[in-house]
Amino acid sequence: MLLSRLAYYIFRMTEETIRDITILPGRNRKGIEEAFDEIHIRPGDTLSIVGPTGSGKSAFINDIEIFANRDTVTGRQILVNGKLPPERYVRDPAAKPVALITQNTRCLCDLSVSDFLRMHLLSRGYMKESCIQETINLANQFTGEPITAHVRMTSLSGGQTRSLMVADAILISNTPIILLDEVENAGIFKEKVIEVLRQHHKALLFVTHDPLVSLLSDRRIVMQDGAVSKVIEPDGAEEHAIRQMLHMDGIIGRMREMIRAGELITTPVPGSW
Ligand SMILES: Nc1ncnc2c1ncn2[C@@H]1O[C@H](COP(=O)(O)OP(=O)(O)OP(=O)(O)O)[C@@H](O)[C@H]1O
Repeated sequence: MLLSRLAYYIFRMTEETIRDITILPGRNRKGIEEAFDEIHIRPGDTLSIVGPTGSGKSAFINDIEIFANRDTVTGRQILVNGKLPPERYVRDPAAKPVALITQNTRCLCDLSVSDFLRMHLLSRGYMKESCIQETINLANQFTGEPITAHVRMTSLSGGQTRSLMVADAILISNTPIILLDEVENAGIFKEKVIEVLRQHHKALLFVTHDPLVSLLSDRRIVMQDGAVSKVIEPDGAEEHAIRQMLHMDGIIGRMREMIRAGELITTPVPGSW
């Protein structure tokens, strides 16, 4: 155990810190080159990937997840700290600095939540028992249905599973880049997720159809016909829209809870301001 822990720390210490991910342009579905020079993603950045269905949003984050090297349908290339990433980022799951969480994240592992997290900690080569409960506590900040350590992974709901995966990506995998593919309708508190990921200085990319998630991001990458058509950086210009959206989201959230609780809604429901 000591040896594996030591090996893990030596491995982590010799690893280069990720300061910058660069996306170099590829081609759209018609083979026309994308109209941007480079997109840079740095720790603490929040980006949303928006656009109509089929416009290439998932393909965009998949390129990042697999460190595309002009070898995917889009022809994009991903650099880490300005150079081609080391082979182990692509081949070794324990070395991969990117965690991708999708709507369809399902766990088929017949273990309790604590045994699953313990197994993951061990496979990462280090074991700090307190990290298991910390991960569960963090996941419980993202979901309305609390997760307990002894429940089986297979009996978690979709929202609980995704909350646990996000918490695991932050505390156990500890990846600097987290990609979330349309998780907003999946029973997790999206504002809380954004807040915690910012606190942990993670780079966060959301594929999203949710206006609030898009407005809360620092940048919006707009996709069209398989290509990036625009990169928008509102830089405070959308404050009014954010307040309006938070207000509406508050109303929708309250109504959802009342409906779930079996209540009859006969008077106007207040927003958050
Ligand atoms: N630049 C491209 N060149 C060729 N094919 C592409 C390109 N970008 C995306 N595609 C293909 O187009 C299809 C739709 O793309 P994708 O699933 O990424 O869209 P999406 O915006 O995520 O859609 P949805 O909102 O419905 O999930 C996929 O089969 C994908 O491989």
